[in-house]
Amino acid sequence: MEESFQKLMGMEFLITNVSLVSTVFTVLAILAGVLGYLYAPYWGVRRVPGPRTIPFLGHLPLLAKHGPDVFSVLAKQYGPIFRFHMGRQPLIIVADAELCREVGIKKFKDIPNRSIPSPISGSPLHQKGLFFTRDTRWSTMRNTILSVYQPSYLASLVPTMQSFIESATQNLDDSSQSSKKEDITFSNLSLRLATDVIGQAAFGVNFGLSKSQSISDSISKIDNGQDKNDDEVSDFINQHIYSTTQLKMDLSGSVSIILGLLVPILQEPFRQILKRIPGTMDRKVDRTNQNLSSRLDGIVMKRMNDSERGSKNFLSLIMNARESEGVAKSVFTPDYISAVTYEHLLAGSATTSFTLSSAVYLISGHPEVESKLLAEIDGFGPHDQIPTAHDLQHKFPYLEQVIKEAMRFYMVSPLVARETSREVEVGGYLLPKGTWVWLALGVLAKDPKNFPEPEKFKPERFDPNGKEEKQRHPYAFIPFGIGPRACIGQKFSLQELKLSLIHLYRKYVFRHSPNMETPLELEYGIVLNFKKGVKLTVIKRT
Ligand code: HEM
Repeated sequence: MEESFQKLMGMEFLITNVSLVSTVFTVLAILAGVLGYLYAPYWGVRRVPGPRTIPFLGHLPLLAKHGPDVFSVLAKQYGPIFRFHMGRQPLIIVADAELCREVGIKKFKDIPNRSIPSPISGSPLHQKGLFFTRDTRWSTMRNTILSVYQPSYLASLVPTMQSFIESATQNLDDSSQSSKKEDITFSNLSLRLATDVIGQAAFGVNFGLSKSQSISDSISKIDNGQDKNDDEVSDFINQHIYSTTQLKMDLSGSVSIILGLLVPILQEPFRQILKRIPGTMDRKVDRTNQNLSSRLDGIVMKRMNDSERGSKNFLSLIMNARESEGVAKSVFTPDYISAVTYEHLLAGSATTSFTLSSAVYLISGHPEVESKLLAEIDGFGPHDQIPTAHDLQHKFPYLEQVIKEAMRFYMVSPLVARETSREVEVGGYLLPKGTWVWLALGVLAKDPKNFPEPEKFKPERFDPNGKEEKQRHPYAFIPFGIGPRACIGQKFSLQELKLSLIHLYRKYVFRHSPNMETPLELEYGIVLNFKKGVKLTVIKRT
């Protein structure tokens, strides 16, 4: 009896031990899984130098501490190529002109695509544009788009651009003549202007934001002269702006976006749940995206069925190209057409508007630059003579230097995201397939090796006959990116910027408003933005 009791006890002890051991093993396996999940992306790039990482957060606390300057700070410490962990995801940051040439041009075939940051991965509207499409689909799309960007098309846009510029700046007369000398928030004016210009050029739609009336007063015509009601257009724009500003790269986005940064595997399931819960940011973003997509699809379908769509805007041109090229037809399905057209609105408005505002802001603080610029603009000819596309390219060399220097000073798109398609060596480090390689254009633009006294605003540093320009590395200043994947809108936006500045400075000069903070505060979204806007006092030239 006692013997069998002992046996029983022994078995129970054994069973308890076995289950204890298996529990311990299960816990250890889970821990190993979590650690493996957290450290797997790090492992492949561990040899690239970088600061110590915190599990889950990576180097996000450094981003919180230094803001947009974080990459300059780290480049000083770790050199031209270093690791930065966006949550779990390591980025290989390239902060050297020659290495940018290596990634963007010499090794393009191994690094042809962009990595898709977590805020974008939930939005098909953003993914189907040129920016995030990959490999052969991207090259077919890009070739078709480039074929519509002929110099003659750009030149034909001058009168359209000019008329929007004129109506956007009409109200400035009132502000400059008022005895109280009212200040204006110039950055709002420039966003309305840039959105209208690109709206017309991309969709053939007049959003009517630049008109002297307020947005809700503005009357707009969509397509074939059909009037649409005002709310619809301003609603569309508000949604567009909302959708843009929600694409944050830091920790202020929606819950699923934050999870995407920390534990990417959880992002999609959480997004699916959260978008069904009223009041969450995920629900709002989802609704906005759905709304935008269906409106765009509506415009696209209407234009597709329109036999007389003409060829004055990007959307119609793409459709014409699609019909004449067999390959493009299978690639440019209606959802992709909506996405690239919307992408134009997104890529063309915030960037150009930011650049225009920062140029005017910088000129306002530098009277010597202003008088040299005024002399060039006045010297061109009578003030009612609208420059042609050719004039803009060749007859305003100082204006070009001013724009370049403004873009260098406040680089609107300071990071360019790329991803390796196979194992490749960059800067002496072997990077596995799938590594995120980001080019730090903003760091290059402030590197004293290429730009002595980088904190000074000196347009003359871009004088083609000057010593500084001649000595500079050819890829030290690349605000529109580099190589086959560089910006397609470069000429478009330069044309718009030059026309706008010429028109403005023919009539006015500007001074910083006393209500403006110093130094200018910036916000780090998908592109750089002003935290509180650019406020200026307008003075009419006599
Ligand atoms: C001041 C204005 C602008 C700046 C600073 C700017 C900057 C950039 C940068 C840095 C890139 C990434 C390039 C790379 O990966 O190497 C890019 C790509 C792109 N930009 Fe712009 N951009 C501007 C205006 C525009 C405009 C007006 C449009 C449309 C008309 C546009 C459409 C695009 C598109 C579609 C791409 C993706 C190209 C591809 O992946 O093939 N951008 N832009």
